[in-house]
Amino acid sequence: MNETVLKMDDVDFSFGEQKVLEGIDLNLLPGERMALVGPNGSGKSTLLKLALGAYRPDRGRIFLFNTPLRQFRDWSRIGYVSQKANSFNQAFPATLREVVASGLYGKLGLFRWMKERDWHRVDAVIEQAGLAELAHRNIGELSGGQQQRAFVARALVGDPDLLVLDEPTVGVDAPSVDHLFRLLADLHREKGISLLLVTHDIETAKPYVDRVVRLNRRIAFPGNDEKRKPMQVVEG
Ligand SMILES: Nc1ncnc2c1ncn2[C@@H]1O[C@H](COP(=O)(O)OP(=O)(O)OP(=O)(O)O)[C@@H](O)[C@H]1O
Repeated sequence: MNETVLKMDDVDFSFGEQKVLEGIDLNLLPGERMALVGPNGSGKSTLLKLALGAYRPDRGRIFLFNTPLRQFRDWSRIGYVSQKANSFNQAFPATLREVVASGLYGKLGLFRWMKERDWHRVDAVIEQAGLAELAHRNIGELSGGQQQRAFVARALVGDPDLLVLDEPTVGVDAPSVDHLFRLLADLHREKGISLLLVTHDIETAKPYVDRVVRLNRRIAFPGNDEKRKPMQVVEG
């Protein structure tokens, strides 16, 4: 089997009686950038959470990096920024640098000391996210857009192969959105990172993804054909 970053095979999922996803087949390939769009309540966030093992499907199979989800342990290969990443207690007493460093705990273990090279990595990602001047500021003092980028930096600090972002542009000012997408483009070019992105803002995201998949409980438009072009974008 060729490597797939994420594979969903005929997946169904319900919350109680409510069927939220039905017959989902999805393949995300190494280095591919996929945007998932669809109306409110169409199951986009649920699909991400299923992919990350937060819920168990009622039916079907899910693989991460060709490993069945239930056996998958290599979570440091995945960075995730949730929809509500920046709706935390704004008085939370941590600097931006500490928040970004916390993205390494999964790799290092919570009680292992950060080494100098770990802090170098933290600072490099902060720099790449355009936040160097704010590194020592409390996270709660930053703007919504800056916080969003801080959480993306935290997701990136462990050098993941897949970055999963749920609505990264909601409540974020235009320059920060712009900066975020340029950062994602750089990462893709430099490291071939794969991207799975849920967004309402398809116009902004479109130039930065290879495929747009429309979801409405089922996949309404898979966004690929037999001859997938590198920058194929499907409108509809
Ligand atoms: N924890 C939950 N318990 C019960 N129902 C839920 C839960 N989370 C989501 N739902 C329901 O599942 C459906 C899909 O929700 P989901 O959040 O995946 O949609 P979405 O496409 O991400 O929506 P939005 O664009 O509004 O964020 C909705 O009807 C929602 O109310």
